[in-house]
Amino acid sequence: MIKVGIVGGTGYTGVELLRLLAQHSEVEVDVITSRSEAGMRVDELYPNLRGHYPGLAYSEPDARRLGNCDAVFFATPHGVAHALAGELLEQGTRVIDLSADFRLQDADEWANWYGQPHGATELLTQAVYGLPEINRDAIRQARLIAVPGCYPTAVQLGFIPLLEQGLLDTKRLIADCKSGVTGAGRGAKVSFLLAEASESMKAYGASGHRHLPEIRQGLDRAAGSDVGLTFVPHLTPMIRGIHATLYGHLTREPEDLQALFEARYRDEPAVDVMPPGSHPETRSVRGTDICRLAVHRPGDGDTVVVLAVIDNLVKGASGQAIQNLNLMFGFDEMLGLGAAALMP
Ligand SMILES: NC(=O)C1=CN([C@@H]2O[C@H](COP(=O)(O)OP(=O)(O)OC[C@H]3O[C@@H](n4cnc5c(N)ncnc54)[C@H](OP(=O)(O)O)[C@@H]3O)[C@@H](O)[C@H]2O)C=CC1
Ligand SMILES: CC(=O)N[C@@H](CCC(=O)OP(=O)(O)O)C(=O)O
Repeated sequence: MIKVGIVGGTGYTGVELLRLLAQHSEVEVDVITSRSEAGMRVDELYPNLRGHYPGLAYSEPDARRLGNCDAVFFATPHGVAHALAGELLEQGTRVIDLSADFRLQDADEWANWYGQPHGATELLTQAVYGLPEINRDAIRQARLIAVPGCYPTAVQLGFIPLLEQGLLDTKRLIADCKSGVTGAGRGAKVSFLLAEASESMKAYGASGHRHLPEIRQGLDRAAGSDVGLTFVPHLTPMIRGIHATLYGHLTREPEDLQALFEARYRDEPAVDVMPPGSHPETRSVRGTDICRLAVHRPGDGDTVVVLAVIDNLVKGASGQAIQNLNLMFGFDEMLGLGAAALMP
């Protein structure tokens, strides 16, 4: 059994960590923090957890208590892990950060997109980007994990098989993505009220979204050169889910795209390549750590379309964070992550 702490335990990803870890046989949640709910029992705030964490209550973040844990998850806004991660790492605690604090290798680029100076540049060299499908060996050795963002997870998993094989015109990639409203967190904002967000759909961040540099960083690596990417996110009236429609142009005729995707992900426990002609639905991954993919060749031109769906709170955040924890501590990679999606 290992002891873990969660900083930011009242937010959507923090509570999703609790829901998933309730099924994990090797983890005990020792510390869970909230500044606004300190003293409150977790099952008073979240009745779905009744019976799973008897007596566990929120406390103020305290580096000493957190430093007694084997690992600490940060499910906090950007900048919080910058301030605390170094101290925890010095105490021998491993850090799994769900925010974007350590995702970009270039601190100046981070500062440009996140509107504040990078608060822990000295830790960047040891931060490992926690996408198991490309970084599994490094994750096993890591002490500090940057869990990928939700859109970046779906877009990278969809494009990687094609880019690794050099099959695409790397300057003309398009990612048209839709997210459910939990992607915006639990904080109250007018644009996410039921009357504002339901029965409607809109694009946002079309001229530049902070996930663009993160996605580009991952795709550059897969392609071995700088890619040109248009990324447009949309807000859709669903609670959970990311749907990514990815467009690329083939530079040569591949032998069999379906076989290529199946071979790339054959041994990947969190990726499901669907049969030819499929259209994966977000509800088919709700509550699961699975990315479902389908590859299409519409028309007779050079266009290839990849469809990717994930649950933003699971494979897009808390589930992927636990996948990383499992790898770091030598557990089965999908321990605690085996449930099938709730459908319908
Ligand atoms: N929602 C999603 O789909 C995804 C989210 N992420 C990322 O994960 C992180 C958490 O997201 P989400 O759960 O949606 O966020 P929420 O806004 O729902 O929750 C944020 C949590 O952080 C705590 N918190 C806020 N400020 C501080 C602070 N200064 N120090 C300590 N704790 C703080 C809050 O509790 P309190 O204020 O009481 O301390 C709360 O528990 C973010 O960085 C987000 O970008 C990543 C992928 C997907
Ligand atoms: C619908 C919505 O607002 N989604 C969020 C992205 C999700 C998220 O939390 O971003 P990180 O993965 O970088 O932490 C947004 O566009 O800012």
